[in-house]
Amino acid sequence: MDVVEIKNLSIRSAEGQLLVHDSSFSLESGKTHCLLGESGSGKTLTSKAILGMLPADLHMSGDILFRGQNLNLLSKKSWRQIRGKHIGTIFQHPEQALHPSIPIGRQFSDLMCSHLPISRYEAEKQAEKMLSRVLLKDTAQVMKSYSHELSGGMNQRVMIAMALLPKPEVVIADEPTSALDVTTQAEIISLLRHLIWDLKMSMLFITHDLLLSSYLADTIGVMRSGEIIEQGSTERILGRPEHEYTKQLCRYRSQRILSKGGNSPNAPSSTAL
Ligand SMILES: Nc1ncnc2c1ncn2[C@@H]1O[C@H](COP(=O)(O)OP(=O)(O)OP(=O)(O)O)[C@@H](O)[C@H]1O
Repeated sequence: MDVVEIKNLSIRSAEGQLLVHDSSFSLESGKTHCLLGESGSGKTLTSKAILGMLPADLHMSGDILFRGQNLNLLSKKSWRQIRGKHIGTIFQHPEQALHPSIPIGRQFSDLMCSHLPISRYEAEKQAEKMLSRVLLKDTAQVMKSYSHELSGGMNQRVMIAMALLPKPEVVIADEPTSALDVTTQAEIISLLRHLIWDLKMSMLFITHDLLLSSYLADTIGVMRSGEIIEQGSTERILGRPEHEYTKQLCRYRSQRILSKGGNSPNAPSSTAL
């Protein structure tokens, strides 16, 4: 069953330039869909459109359905409520989500209390449990810390915990590990994959990394110059690509794997487009 359906999404700049062109795809319950594309291909704008967070100067057309409800027809306030509770977001940089001068624990309880009828004490207890699930140690200390006191990898784990804690049905992750070193990246991606599977969530994962999408995705949409040029199951897209551009990407991936001495295609790596 589809949780989110994007129908004929187009986004234009104030000058009328078409930045995303007639995109349609869906997020199936419990599955991960990757939007894979080079820089500037329109991936982030697509995710911002789903979140109702497009810059005001851009014009959007098309439909964004969440469980059949057209989000375009909602007020900004109602869209924001769906975003916080039903659609979680993991950004590339923790500073996009974490407040620099509010302790982590307080940010968790603010978030939870704004969506659920629970006390701060209960919210903090649940937050600490979730921090253990993202494999952070000394969670009581993390709750008291400010984001600048934590490492990049720790902040990314905190952000994942914050996105998953309200148990959203959908998580949108936009290049969530591209600012991290390769080892931390691999740890966080495998943790994210496990949690999304365990909590039975759907995920839209945005990346320019072909190997990462082969590791995470059930389905892939390949974006180029604002258009989805090809989409289908991961096995089909990477095993039997039809579009010339996707074929080139796959050839490039094979060369990279060979030149690295035979990386497993199932292991996360930083092979970017
Ligand atoms: N507010 C804006 N006004 C005009 N053009 C914009 C605006 N925001 C983004 N763009 C342009 O839209 C295109 C798609 O941008 P988008 O950020 O979605 O790309 P992307 O695929 O996510 O790339 P990256 O991986 O580098 O983040 C780019 O050419 C970008 O310059």
